[in-house]
Amino acid sequence: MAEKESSPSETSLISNKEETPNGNTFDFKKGVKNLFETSPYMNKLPPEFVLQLERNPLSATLAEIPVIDLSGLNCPSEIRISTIKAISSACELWGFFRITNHGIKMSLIEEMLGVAEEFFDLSLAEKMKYGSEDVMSPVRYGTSLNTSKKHSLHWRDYFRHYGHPFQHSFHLWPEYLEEIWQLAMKLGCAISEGLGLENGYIEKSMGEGLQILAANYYPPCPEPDKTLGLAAHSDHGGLTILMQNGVDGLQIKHNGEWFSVQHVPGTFLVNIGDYLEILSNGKYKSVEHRATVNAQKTRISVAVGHGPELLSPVRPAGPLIDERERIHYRPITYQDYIRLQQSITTRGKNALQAVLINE
Ligand SMILES: O=C(O)CCC(=O)C(=O)O
Ligand SMILES: [Fe+2]
Repeated sequence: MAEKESSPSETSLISNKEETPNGNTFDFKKGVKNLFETSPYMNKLPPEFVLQLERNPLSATLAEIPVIDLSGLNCPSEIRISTIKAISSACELWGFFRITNHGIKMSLIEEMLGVAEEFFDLSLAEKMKYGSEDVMSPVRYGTSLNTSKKHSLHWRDYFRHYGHPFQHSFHLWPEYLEEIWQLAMKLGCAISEGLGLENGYIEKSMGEGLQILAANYYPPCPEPDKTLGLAAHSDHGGLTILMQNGVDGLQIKHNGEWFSVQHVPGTFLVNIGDYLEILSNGKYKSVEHRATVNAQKTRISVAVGHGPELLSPVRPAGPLIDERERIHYRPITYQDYIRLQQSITTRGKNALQAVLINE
């Protein structure tokens, strides 16, 4: 059963300014970095952030996730085939894996983390210039999940930015987005082959599609066992490529239980999102994941998602469906799917459930 993470206050009105237990008022739309910096002696979590969690999220066991050496994809056919098999089994059993020898330099990863940190260190007024409640805005700064909806708050500020194919702003970023794009295409190609689709099927649909970078900022949190940085969710795209600064906090749901995932510097974590679950007609399942916070250190993560073009329909791949195979998902445009997912503040896999065709 999915863990319930919504608190009763989810349905109650949260005004912009709230009284904290210390008698302070805070404007939650200014974000948690601002709250942390302006309340240095805060030792209790403001009640708006308290989530009803079944278990202490910090007590999860460490997951032993599959590790894929991507250099195998450039090798002679036998090694290439076994690498594709390893990717396909990681997608089927976990929806989540770590990649090594991916070809992206550590200096570029560090540069990207540095740029993300610089952004969050800008003055609030500077950051607020990018504030938007429009979930489709190509550039968006915000906090928690979706502040245009009433929900319990999450201990996170974020900055989202469309990458490919919106090349107009590429020059503002390190080459990171371009290199991650190439990596996603390589993985998409291997996944197509693993699914038995024509060579490059996924690469083609994502190749014309949308890349979204999400930089997440989780400052130290009083009472980190009572809240989350990011609620349990699956990503709306096909493939997400994730990295972080040296501070762990990611958890994934595997066989109904939450596991922590350790990050190994220089590697990336890859997860299957809803688009690939739908495209594979449920053979691969998007993985639910969430972010915990801690009392000591700021955590920064950078997730880059890859999906199809905004107006293209999301549906199971035709070549995977024969007369005997039932279609498990209703078609929907990617844009409508993103809107649907972002409007659900209890997240989990609820958006996917909404397009699932019941027996
Ligand atoms: O912070 C993390 O590790 C997870 C981030 C994430 O899941 C997202 O941005 O979609
Ligand atoms: Fe995610």
